[in-house]
Amino acid sequence: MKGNIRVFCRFRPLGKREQENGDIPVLHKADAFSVDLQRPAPHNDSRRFEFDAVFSSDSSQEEVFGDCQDLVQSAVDGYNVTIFAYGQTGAGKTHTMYGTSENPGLAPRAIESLFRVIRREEGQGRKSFSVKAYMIELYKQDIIDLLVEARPKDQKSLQDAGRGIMFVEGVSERPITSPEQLKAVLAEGERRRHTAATAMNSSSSRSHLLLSIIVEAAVKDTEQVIYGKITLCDLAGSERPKKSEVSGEALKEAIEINKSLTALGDVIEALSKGSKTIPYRNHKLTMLMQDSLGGSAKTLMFVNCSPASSNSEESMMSLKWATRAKQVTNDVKRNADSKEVARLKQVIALMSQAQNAQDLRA
Ligand SMILES: Nc1ncnc2c1ncn2[C@@H]1O[C@H](COP(=O)(O)OP(=O)(O)OP(=O)(O)O)[C@@H](O)[C@H]1O
Repeated sequence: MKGNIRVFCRFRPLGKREQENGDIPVLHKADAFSVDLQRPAPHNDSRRFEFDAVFSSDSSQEEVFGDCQDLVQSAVDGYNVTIFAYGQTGAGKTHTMYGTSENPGLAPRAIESLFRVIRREEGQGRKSFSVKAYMIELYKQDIIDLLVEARPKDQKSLQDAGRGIMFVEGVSERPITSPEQLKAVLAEGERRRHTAATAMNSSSSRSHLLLSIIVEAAVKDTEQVIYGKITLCDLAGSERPKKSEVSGEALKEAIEINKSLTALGDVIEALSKGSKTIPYRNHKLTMLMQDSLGGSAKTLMFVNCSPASSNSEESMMSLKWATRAKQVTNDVKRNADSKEVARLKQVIALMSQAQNAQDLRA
């Protein structure tokens, strides 16, 4: 089933510092699908951008999740689902994806919703489910497992599982039986994530964060096994180091972040132009996101923007970037195996784990 990836735009309210600096809002929601960017002098122009949904500064977390909820059902039905947030540093990506305990974002809401769907389907007696989760960050060039105590040498490598699906070798997958347990896992991973204060955001994410929730359903009548996965990806923010006033280690981080986002932009450009070769291998971020962009996953991208006049150039760039992303098509596929194939896959996975352990000991 071929279809374009969905792109939602969300812009936050003006921040305190922006208000103090005399910033005015330059983003205005025109209708449910359109946003106008009114650039101040010297441009003094207005440009309209259209998306699959537009959420303005007064949109609630609940409203935003309402438009994403169908994707939770898709994961239970055996699809790989990716929701990712892109945008300038401080634009509201982490707020959208994770939020706070008082005002939870997509991840905690998706977790609640997932278990409601699973309980309902289990109640019908035809399927039994198992859920696992892993959480990684891509910090500079390193893939770090956030569910184990960090050790400097603990970088994970990527393996190709075929069909453009990459997996993180040896990542710790936690079995999950309740929403509370999954939220605790999320909190554990968030605690270990790299963040730092910059002039643009008091708690800026310095890494790309990926939470993957794997849902396996055994269908009793047909003995089929259905695999779905929800990946929630909070990208580190694009920034102009001059403006965010970073130096030293933070400058190095910013350069690496910009490099990875450029690689992501190159993949999106190649896909939107229908190029024969897509430069997925230029960066680990694009390798990790291969199935989500031009692959078989159902993908939703948020473009988060600051509404402030002083950020209008960054907002223009993000909105143009997101407009291009709308042209990316995926060939969405459902993952289902017969019981025997599922069993063989498990045997192969166990054998390769044993081999890895042996290689490590050797
Ligand atoms: N929709 C919103 N409503 C109210 N406050 C918001 C909203 N979006 C973001 N904020 C606030 O704006 C600030 C920056 O948001 P956030 O940390 O989510 O940005 P970010 O895009 O993840 O930044 P970075 O890329 O630097 O990590 C935070 O204080 C957050 O609480």
